[in-house]
Amino acid sequence: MKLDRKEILKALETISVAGDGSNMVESGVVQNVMTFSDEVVVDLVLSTPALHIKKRAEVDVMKVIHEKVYEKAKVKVNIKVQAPEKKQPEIKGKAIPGIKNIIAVASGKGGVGKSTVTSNIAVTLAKMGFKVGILDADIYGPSTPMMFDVEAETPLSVTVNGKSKMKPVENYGVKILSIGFFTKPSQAVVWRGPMAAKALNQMIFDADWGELDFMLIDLPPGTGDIHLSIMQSLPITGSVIVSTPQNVALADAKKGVAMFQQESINVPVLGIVENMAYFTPEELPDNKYYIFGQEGAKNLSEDLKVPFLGEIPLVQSLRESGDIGRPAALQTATPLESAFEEITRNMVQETVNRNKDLPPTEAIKITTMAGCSAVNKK
Ligand SMILES: Nc1ncnc2c1ncn2[C@@H]1O[C@H](COP(=O)(O)OP(=O)(O)OP(=O)(O)O)[C@@H](O)[C@H]1O
Repeated sequence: MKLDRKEILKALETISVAGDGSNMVESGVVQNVMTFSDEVVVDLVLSTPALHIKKRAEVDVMKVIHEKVYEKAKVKVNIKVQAPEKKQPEIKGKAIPGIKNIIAVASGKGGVGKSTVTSNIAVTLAKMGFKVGILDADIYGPSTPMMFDVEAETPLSVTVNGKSKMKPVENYGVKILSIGFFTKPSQAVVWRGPMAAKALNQMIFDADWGELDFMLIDLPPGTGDIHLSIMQSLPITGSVIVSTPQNVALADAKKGVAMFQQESINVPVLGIVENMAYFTPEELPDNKYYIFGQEGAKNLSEDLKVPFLGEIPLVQSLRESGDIGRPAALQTATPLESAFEEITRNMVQETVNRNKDLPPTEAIKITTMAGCSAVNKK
């Protein structure tokens, strides 16, 4: 029996190396395939010397050829390890099939409402008809599971093209993976940058996200080396900075903007959101008390020449909805729903502008807002 090289390549197209987004052939891992009657020699080049990855690649290649081409084929797999060339630090990560835009939500300072804003933008995008996922990368305090009332859930394992993948948990039309699903609430986990980036890489590349228009990444607060690791491994379309109006928060928000704009990172800042812009008692919605100062984040966006996406007041019901796990923007005809709609609409518009003006990151771009009725409302 003479084996067909093309059939073998087709079979190899259905598997990938662990942690790699694209298949072995597309990613260039398969260097050569030779056939001699019922024998086949497959040459692979891996970028990692990790033994378990080498072993798994070898086993997967044999299995897929036996299953899909010829069960009695004599398969020999040669593996060469070639470290990737050290180039200038490059931020663009691997393309993620099916994910169009990845938006990192950051805040310089902790506790300013980054997760609250992320959750509410996510449900607003879903209401507008976009396919949305949240990757909760807040290694210090992952709060997305609580905000979506899915704390007790664990992502299931599903088999996609013969590979087992993590299935994101879903609620309110938003797919969610969180570092919180893998740690106990009482457990203090100390993550180092590369470790966190690796865990996040798995949550992206080894997960079955399906098609997404937007993946929002809830970053940890601050501007440390964890952020750098995350941004160096993912093709981030743009970033959104959340800040409250007082000076201590603004100083940190400024550092956040600087981090994204620095030459070695160069991720476009889509805009700034001002959270807790003023306090409004529910019973007196026209009374505004600027307890943290007035328009601090708005002024900062003007100073830094980055778009201002909008403001969210400090309201008790927003905190309560976070605690019970039902984002406030799900309510209809409320001032909060309108405020989040405005911010989300602006964020989508800035994403469209960014995708028109700048070369795409490795992710595919959105260039219209078609189908987004809320965007067209105004
Ligand atoms: N506009 C708001 N009005 C009332 N409460 C708010 C508002 N924004 C956030 N909160 C509340 O403030 C607390 C902190 O918010 P959140 O967890 O979203 O902040 P964070 O910036 O993500 O925090 P971390 O530093 O842990 O990442 C939560 O209890 C949340 O419900």
